[in-house]
Amino acid sequence: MTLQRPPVNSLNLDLLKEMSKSLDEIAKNKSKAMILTSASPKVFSAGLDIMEMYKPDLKRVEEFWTTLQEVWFKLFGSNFITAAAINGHAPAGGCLLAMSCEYRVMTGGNFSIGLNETALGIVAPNWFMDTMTNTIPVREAEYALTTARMFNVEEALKVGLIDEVATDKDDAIAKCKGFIGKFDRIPALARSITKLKMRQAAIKRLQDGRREDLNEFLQFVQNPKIQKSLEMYIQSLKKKA
Ligand SMILES: CCCC/C=C\CC(=O)SCCNC(=O)CCNC(=O)[C@H](O)C(C)(C)COP(=O)(O)OP(=O)(O)OC[C@H]1O[C@@H](n2cnc3c(N)ncnc32)[C@H](O)[C@@H]1OP(=O)(O)O
Repeated sequence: MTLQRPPVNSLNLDLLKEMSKSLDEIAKNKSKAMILTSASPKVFSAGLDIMEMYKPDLKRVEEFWTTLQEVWFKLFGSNFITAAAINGHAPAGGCLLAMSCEYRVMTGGNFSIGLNETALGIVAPNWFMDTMTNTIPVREAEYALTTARMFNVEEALKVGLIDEVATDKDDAIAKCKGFIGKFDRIPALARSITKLKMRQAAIKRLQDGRREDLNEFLQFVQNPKIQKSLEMYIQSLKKKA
């Protein structure tokens, strides 16, 4: 699955809906595995589209968040094997997508990956945190989340946020295929049940608290202080250009 929403694959409602549909198709056609990557040469995904959260239409922003939750359920809780070929920056929601896969290969270069929410004055939802603690040790996750740490490729490898470094996108995809090939001699049902049991607690936590999580997000986007910070953040991104 190749993300292709220039310039930075920010996750807006339309892209999330497309991802949700594609994940359904992959599950339905009984594919063995999926590799998630990006068509951009330098950005895997810039995370959530900030414009979806800035001065939002309430009905749309509710659908936006619900669709993000659905994409996470379908990716994090998939039966099929998932790997991410991270060929560029992966901040925030981009990191969430990568961590929701079972294996991550990142191309070397001046790229960064991590959950930077606290730097924007945002508390990452529990399921973002759960996804991170499913990937790196709890102590490292707490430190990274509280400090909004963006890891460079070497740091990400050292902490286990990524599993391998690749020379380029083709190499990243080849390495993801190498991971998928490890399951050739493992019975598929035993593999998928094991994966889902390992992920069950995090999945159940969001299933049980899905409405509450949505309400928290809706309150968050309607808070004038948050709107002001989003406005300043958008300006800072634009000034950079
Ligand atoms: C309770 C709520 C919890 C959920 C909260 C947060 C989860 C999130 O995912 S919030 C999004 C966080 N993402 C970021 O902070 C990343 C911001 N972007 C960047 O750091 C850089 O764009 C990036 C390193 C990804 C790529 O750098 P460049 O290749 O140099 O691109 P530009 O910075 O020049 O960006 C091009 C263009 O895209 C716009 N942009 C970038 N990111 C976003 C985004 N997340 N949403 C919307 N738009 C984005 C940027 O403003 C530029 O726009 P123009 O100036 O109009 O071209």
